[in-house]
Amino acid sequence: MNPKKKVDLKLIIIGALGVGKTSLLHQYVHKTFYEDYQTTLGASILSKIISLGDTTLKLQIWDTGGQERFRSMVSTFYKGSDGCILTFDVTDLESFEALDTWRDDVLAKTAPVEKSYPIVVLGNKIDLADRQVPQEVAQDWCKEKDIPYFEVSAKNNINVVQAFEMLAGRALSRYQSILENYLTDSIKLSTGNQSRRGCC
Ligand SMILES: Nc1nc2c(ncn2[C@@H]2O[C@H](COP(=O)(O)OP(=O)(O)OP(=O)(O)O)[C@@H](O)[C@H]2O)c(=O)[nH]1
Repeated sequence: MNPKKKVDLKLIIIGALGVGKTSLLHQYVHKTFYEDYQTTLGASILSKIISLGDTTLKLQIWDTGGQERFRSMVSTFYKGSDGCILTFDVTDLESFEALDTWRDDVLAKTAPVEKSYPIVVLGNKIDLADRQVPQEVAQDWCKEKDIPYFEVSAKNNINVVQAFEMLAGRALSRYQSILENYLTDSIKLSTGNQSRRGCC
């Protein structure tokens, strides 16, 4: 039997103040939900190990604070990430309208050259009645940008695992294709060097 491959991935969760980033992460990692609100200062990290096919993934997930005053500090954590969960609150229109800026920021730091950087969008707090962002509006925004969209509730644990694991799957595929390209380039380089050595 082949041993499982092991891959470490860094994921980030970003979005406006109070949209539920910490709650989503705690629901995913610890299966818990807290009603009380404690804003994240800067960033904190939680880890989770999951199995995807023949690979064991160690996810290191960076939870970032949504406060404006931490914005530029938080964006330094985007570097080296393998994928991003972009979150808004369906009862807070402003948090949805801010998605463009959050996405531009993260792409500027992570994918200036190649465009395959994986993002999923989560519309959180669908358990609440006072919704301000219709599902179709959020879906259209995501469709236009070719980003998967999930309607979620950290409180009621709706779609949370599905969303995180779709991102993990996409981040793994990207990681594997970057690795394959690197190996192919290295082989080309070393066979090229050998044939040059052999020719004269
Ligand atoms: N009803 C409901 N409340 C939620 C949900 N998710 C989060 N909350 C509440 O929203 C508040 C903010 O949640 P956090 O997870 O701290 O939000 P955050 O985005 O991490 O906040 P910052 O770190 O300040 O940016 C808390 O009171 C949570 O209990 C949800 O799915 N449904």
